Amino acid sequence: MDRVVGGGLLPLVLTGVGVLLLYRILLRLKPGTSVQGAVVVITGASSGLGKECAKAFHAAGARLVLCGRDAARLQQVVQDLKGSSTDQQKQTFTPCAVIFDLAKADTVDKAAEEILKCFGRVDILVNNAGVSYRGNIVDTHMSVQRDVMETNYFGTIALTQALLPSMIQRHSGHIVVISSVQGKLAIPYRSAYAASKHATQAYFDCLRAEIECFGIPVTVISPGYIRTNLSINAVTGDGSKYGVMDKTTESGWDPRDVATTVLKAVRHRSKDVVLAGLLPSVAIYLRTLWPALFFKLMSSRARKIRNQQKPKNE
Ligand SMILES: NC(=O)C1=CN([C@@H]2O[C@H](COP(=O)(O)OP(=O)(O)OC[C@H]3O[C@@H](n4cnc5c(N)ncnc54)[C@H](OP(=O)(O)O)[C@@H]3O)[C@@H](O)[C@H]2O)C=CC1
Ligand SMILES: CCCCCCCCCCCCCCCC(=O)OCC(=O)COP(=O)(O)O
Repeated sequence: MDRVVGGGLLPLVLTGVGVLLLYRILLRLKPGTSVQGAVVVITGASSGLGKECAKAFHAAGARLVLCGRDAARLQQVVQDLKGSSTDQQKQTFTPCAVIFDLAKADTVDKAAEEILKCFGRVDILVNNAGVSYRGNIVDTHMSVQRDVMETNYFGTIALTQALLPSMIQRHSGHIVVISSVQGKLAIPYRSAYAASKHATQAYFDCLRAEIECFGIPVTVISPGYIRTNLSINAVTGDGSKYGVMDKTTESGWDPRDVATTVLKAVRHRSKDVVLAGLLPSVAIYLRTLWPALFFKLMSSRARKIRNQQKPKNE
């Protein structure tokens, strides 16, 4: 009897998995909704992934509102987009730039008003801006823990909450956030960054459930390493700039490919996208299914990094 049940179950499970895979492939092949004419706000658009997202959404015909702290670099992106040649069939729009610091809580509401004035509404908010961190917890000033949280978490949610009422009123909109693989697993010497990305994941998961009834989807994107200036711009435990292009960053994903994935995720209204290689993907499952092993691996990773940093005579 057991053999009959077991023998019948395997083909059933395999067929189920096959059908599910086929369904996912078919979904990916669908073009999804168009962003032509949509008003898309991108934070951190002056560099790296944000800049590439700006190029991808501009080429797709979106009306862009680009945000960042550095007016000159942001204006340069606007000029580059204006001068870029795109598909002649597609109508493109001159982007608008709004300059503000996400870490300064009192400026975000005013910035949101300015953003809304650009094109009269916001259809898609891409929360991309962020800063990383390198340091060991015992030597890290509390002010650094707070600063990273201010930019990556509080600034991001403040802008989201400032723009949300106008979306709810129209029963239309889309909220996107660029989190990280480190929003799903915490690795040593990244406390401030990993904590800010875990908080981000939690907040936007709550938001997704709360605003689905208004027809507003929430997309959380969790990439692995991307070739940008993130490590160079990272802060250390005493608040100074790390200033190094890490090998992991240098050999990361091409930001243009990640931007294409972001655009696809928006078109398909995806809920949660992990863009990572095999090891981080396995590690995410391991953290839930076999935490003891995951913690052991992380301790050994911490030990290895500590030994590499020790002066030779110690
Ligand atoms: N690179 C990577 O390996 C990975 C990156 N990510 C995430 O991708 C996102 C983009 O980072 P990436 O392009 O890699 O890094 P970059 O350092 O190249 O870009 C960061 C952007 O964020 C903006 N920014 C930083 N702090 C603030 C602030 N206080 N207020 C407003 N804007 C700010 C910067 O603009 P400006 O300085 O002009 O103000 C800049 O445009 C981040 O959220 C990051 O966590 C996720 C996974 C991997
Ligand atoms: C039995 C098989 C075990 C296999 C599991 C091995 C565990 C491997 C650990 C993998 C850790 C991956 C960390 C990836 C981190 C990452 O991609 O972060 C993306 C970023 O946000 C980069 O920011 P950073 O400032 O850290 O450069």
